[in-house]
Order: sequence, then C-alpha cells, then structure tokens
Amino acid sequence: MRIDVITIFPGYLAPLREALLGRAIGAGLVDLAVHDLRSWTRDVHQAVDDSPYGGGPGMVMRPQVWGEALDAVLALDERPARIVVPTPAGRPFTQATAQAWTGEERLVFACGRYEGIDQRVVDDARRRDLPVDEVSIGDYVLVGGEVAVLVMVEAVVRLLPGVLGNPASAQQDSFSDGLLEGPAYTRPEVWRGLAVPEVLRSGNHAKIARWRRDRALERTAQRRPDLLAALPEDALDDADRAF
Ligand SMILES: Nc1c(O)cccc1[N+](=O)[O-]
Repeated sequence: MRIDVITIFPGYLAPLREALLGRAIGAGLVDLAVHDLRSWTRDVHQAVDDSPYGGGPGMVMRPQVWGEALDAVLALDERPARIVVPTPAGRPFTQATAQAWTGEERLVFACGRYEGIDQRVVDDARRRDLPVDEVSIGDYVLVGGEVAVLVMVEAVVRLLPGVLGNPASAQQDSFSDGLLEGPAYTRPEVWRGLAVPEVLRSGNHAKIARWRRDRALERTAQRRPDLLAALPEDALDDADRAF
C-alpha cells in the first residue's frame, strides 16, 4: 500500500516512521510520502488560505493550491487512489472503515487546517470519479487533520498482512467482533492485594473463552450499548443471551 499525506505541517507526520509503522515501511509493506502543500503555492507569501465567502470567523483553504497539489500527488503513481479528507463533518471512521481500506492500493490524505478546505476541491475530485471519503475520528474539534491521519494510518496499516507479529491479535481486538475487549491481566498473580481472576489461571480454555466473552459483553453493555444494539442478529449465541 502506498500512503501519501498532503499537509502544511509535514513534521506532524514524523511519528508515522516510528515503531510498528516504521517497521512496516522498512519491510516494504507500506510506501509513505509526505508532501508540503506550500510547494504548490505561487505567491511570495505561500498563501494557502483566504477569507470565507459569506463572512464568518476563520479562513478557508484555497481550491487552486489544493487542486494543483492533489493532481500532482495523484500523478506520482499510477495505482488507483482513495482520497481521504479528515473533517469533523465527515462520516465516522470506524474499525470497519479501517478494514475496508486495507483493500486499497493507495490512500491519499488531504489534511485541512483553519475552517477546512474549499468544498469545490472534493466536488471536483468526485466529478472526476475519484473516490473521496470525508471522515471524522470523533466529535471534538482539532486544529487540523494531521492528528486524524496518524490515527487512521495506524488503524489501517496494523491490519495489513505481515505487519502484526501475530495476525490473530487483530481478530481479538476491540471492535473486531463488534464488542469492546474485556479486562487483561499479566504477572504477578497478586498485585497490591488484587488477584488475577482465578478462571484465567485454571487452564480450562473453554471456561476462559466464556469468561472473556462475558466480560466483553458486560463492558460493552455498560460503556457502549450502541455497539450491542448494532450487532447483527446472529452475532450472539444462546450462551451470550443468557449472560
Ligand atoms: N474532528 C476533526 C477536526 O476538528 C478537524 C479535522 C479532522 C477531524 N476529525 O477527523 O475528526
């Protein structure tokens, strides 16, 4: 998978070359290229924004600069690309989104700042039949899309074949089965008077699996009843329903 990120703060994306993601790049599983949007400005001030039509606070990012940047970056590689625009006004980015994007040959992230990118940039891409997703990582206000790109790239790349040491762990993650993960424990057996639940030390794999499933159901019901309600009809078996 090739990942391109267009931003006015390239340094913000430096963490993408650390740890797991850095190893994926080193192993050739991911190609990452970060581009400074200001490279496509033509004025001495390298202006990337302007006042909003209709008035209002803040500035809007200019379509000319973004249009030239996206055209140039897309032309760098012939692989088909999905353009991703992080925005608080986007559809929710979920584990299902991350899973779906693992099938993409290329992702091009457009990081907006200020009050966002002139809408015509997305409209122009869509009318050219370029796949464009406007997505949100959460209902809170960030200063720009760069942090959201860090989140989304990690969520996607960790799912790519060969990235995680143990592929099974991606299957047991929270959300992979629609539920939150339950509590986890490691040594010592007792810590500050708190003992590891006995079932986890029993060696009885069936009982352990049932206990873990019950804790996941319990935690999901308490913290995210919306996830429980969204489960497909056949996702819960009789033992789950008895819980
Ligand atoms: N929430 C937010 C924002 O305020 C600015 C850019 C991107 C996002 N987001 O992806 O959630």
